[in-house]
Amino acid sequence: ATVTLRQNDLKQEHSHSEPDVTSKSGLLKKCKPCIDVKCVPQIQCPAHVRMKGHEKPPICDLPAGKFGYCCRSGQNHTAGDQSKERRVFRPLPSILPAAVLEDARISFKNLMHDVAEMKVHRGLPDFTHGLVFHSTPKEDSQNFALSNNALEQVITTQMFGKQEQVPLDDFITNKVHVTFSKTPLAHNCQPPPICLHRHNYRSIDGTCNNPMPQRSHWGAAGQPMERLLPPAYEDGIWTPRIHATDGSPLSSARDISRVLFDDVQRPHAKCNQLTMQFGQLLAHDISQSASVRLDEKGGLVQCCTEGGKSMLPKEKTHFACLPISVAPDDEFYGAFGVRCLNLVRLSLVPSPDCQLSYGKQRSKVTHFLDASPIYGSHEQAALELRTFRGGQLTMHHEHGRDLLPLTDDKSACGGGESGKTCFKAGDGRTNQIISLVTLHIVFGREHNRVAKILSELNPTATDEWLYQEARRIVIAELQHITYNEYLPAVIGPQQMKRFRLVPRNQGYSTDYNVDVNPAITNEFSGAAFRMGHSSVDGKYHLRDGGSIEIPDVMFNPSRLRQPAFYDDMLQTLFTQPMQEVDSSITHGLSRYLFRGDNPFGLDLAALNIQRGRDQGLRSYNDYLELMGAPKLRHFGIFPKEVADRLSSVYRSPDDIELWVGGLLEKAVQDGFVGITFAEIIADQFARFKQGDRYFYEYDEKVNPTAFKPEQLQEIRKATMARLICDNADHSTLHEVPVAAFVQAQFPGNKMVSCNDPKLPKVNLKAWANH
Ligand code: HEM
Ligand SMILES: [Ca+2]
Repeated sequence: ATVTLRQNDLKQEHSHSEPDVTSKSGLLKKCKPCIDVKCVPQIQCPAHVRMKGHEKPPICDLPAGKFGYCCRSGQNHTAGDQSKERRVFRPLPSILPAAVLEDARISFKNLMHDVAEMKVHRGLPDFTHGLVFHSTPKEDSQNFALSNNALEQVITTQMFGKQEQVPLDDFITNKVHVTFSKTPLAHNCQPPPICLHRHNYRSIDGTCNNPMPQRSHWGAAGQPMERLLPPAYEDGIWTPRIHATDGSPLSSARDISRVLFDDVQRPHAKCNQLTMQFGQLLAHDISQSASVRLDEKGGLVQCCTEGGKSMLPKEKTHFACLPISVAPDDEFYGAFGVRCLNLVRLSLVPSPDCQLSYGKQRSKVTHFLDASPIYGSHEQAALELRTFRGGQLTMHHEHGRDLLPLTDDKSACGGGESGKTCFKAGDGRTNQIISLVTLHIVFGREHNRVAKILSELNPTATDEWLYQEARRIVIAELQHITYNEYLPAVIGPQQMKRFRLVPRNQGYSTDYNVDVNPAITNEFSGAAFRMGHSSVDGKYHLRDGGSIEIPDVMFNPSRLRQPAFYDDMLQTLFTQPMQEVDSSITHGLSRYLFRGDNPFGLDLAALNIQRGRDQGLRSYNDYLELMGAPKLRHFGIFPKEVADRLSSVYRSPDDIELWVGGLLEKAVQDGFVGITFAEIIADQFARFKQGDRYFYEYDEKVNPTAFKPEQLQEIRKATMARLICDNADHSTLHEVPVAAFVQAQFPGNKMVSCNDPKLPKVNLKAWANH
């Protein structure tokens, strides 16, 4: 029998250690409302973690019967820290000493010296892994220049820190106010873009969303990720954590993966694989990191010798290498003699405020939830996807139906043999798995469907108007489906209420907050939202009884050109159960990721763990504290089997990684992730809502292109089921489940025909006569 590694047996659910709020009579006391600020869950007031008990902000009532804080410091985890006195004896120089700059320059130049240029061949799993960070060739070369500038800044910061003996804490809490301006490292210190046209549509690259001029870059493509808590780097700046809390070396990420994450079939009782697939599309909308490259052509860095037989010798190793060591007795890789899995660190952005600081990871796509995988995150890429007639996106017409356009960009696809099909869309990862391409087609067709109806209603409208209006409607549908159908399934109704994420039935929302930065957090992209990896099933079961192994359809979507495949895949997605989000990861991801024609692939679980160290994520316990939940003190609170496995790879509960700890939690009520991931995800989607002026529920006081009340009422009818119906081929698909993320056989759900009145339509007549 397989052992469940989840905390299901735990008595102590992470009940929040709330302040004492019961009166002597045992009745709940009502808290005073906050003055001037909103009442927020503790995780949204991170500065409190470092405050002493008596400095905590006043408590207040949240929806769903929970308590929060009247938070004045907002998202800023370093707010309210006034310990400047420490430096009275030896103040820091306010300008960078020339010697530090020169030393750093030389050191940076030397970094690339003697690096072994290991060719990463097309077709190898490492090559395909590199594709996951691809956007466009132009972006790749820009990224190289920016990344180098950022790295030189980081090295300078490290040298300065050493010379001036700056305490580690001062860097991670942004207390060092030394600037790069007037140095050669300042050439990327540019003021935020100037936004002239106040009443435009949402820009393609996400700039000019926040109305305050100094914040016009918030959430734009290429901007840094934010953090919930300060980074956990060995030096506070960029050196990855390699030591456990007791000073011993951390276990290898591969060892943690193989000991803790089995491959066990545990189908979710309610959700289907469409939920998984929609999650990945969302993930690609809101986050794409970049990896450090060898050159401006995007050459890949390799940290292991040929075939992963060993790590490269230190002096030949690229500075961005963070390879994963594999034990000789590894039950899978051992047989292939593999002792090293390649991992290259994420590239950084030059310091946005032009000051010395720790490394900040770059996200290449717009942070906003704005359908950027459909439209692109860069102006040029967006233009290349349009026909410039009738507002339409370019499609590839075949067998009487539309697929995404084919691409000849070699970096969009794996193998590169001729005859292989790869599709083009707004995101570099579109071809990563065939069911992802399928959803891309759904949304691409929806755009064209909407644009066509708009053009019939408005015969004189220009291509530009039709494109922009259709885009605005599709983004709104995506947002509505996300907040109305998808998110509640993930984080449960309680979190939806506590974080004020529930869409309104009527009227406009007033949740916009000009102080909220919509940026993705490292904790979200590096751990919490990677929960989706556990929900993936290793096989697609097709309607005709056949099945496909997932590694066979990674960067290989040719099957979509078979006439019935698209409809069949959609049906597979909504009938096949999602896998539970827990400590099981399919071998399709943990052994055979991007296998191609090779006997073995990569281990995504190990990559996630190692990536967390690269991104400076703190330990799971630190995030429990941030939420106000009790920290884990010993492994004994887990079932014995779990405790034994945990203690074989971790010295103390304080060493458990965020991604690991989060997956071991039992799911929240009516959601499928544990409370820690639920809170990090809820916080992130609250940022996307409160920090996006163009969010579909806002009125014209906030959103320059707000929907009219009657238009907004129509958007509220959008459902995933209708979206699929409207964009299926109807060759084999004629019915959909009403709740499209729920298995059709689940009580309360049912299959209905696409013309059934139970599936309301967004009536575009509300957009007539413009
Ligand atoms: C269908 C199979 C999937 C495959 C093959 C896959 C593969 C990958 C790979 C290779 C990475 C980069 C790993 C690294 O080097 O750090 C990644 C990152 C990520 N994945 Fe997945 N993934 C899948 C599904 C999902 C799902 C369902 C979700 C969410 C619901 C998800 C969320 C993420 C997120 C948030 C990241 C980080 C993105 C970034 O910031 O760069 N993935 N995935
Ligand atoms: Ca986006």
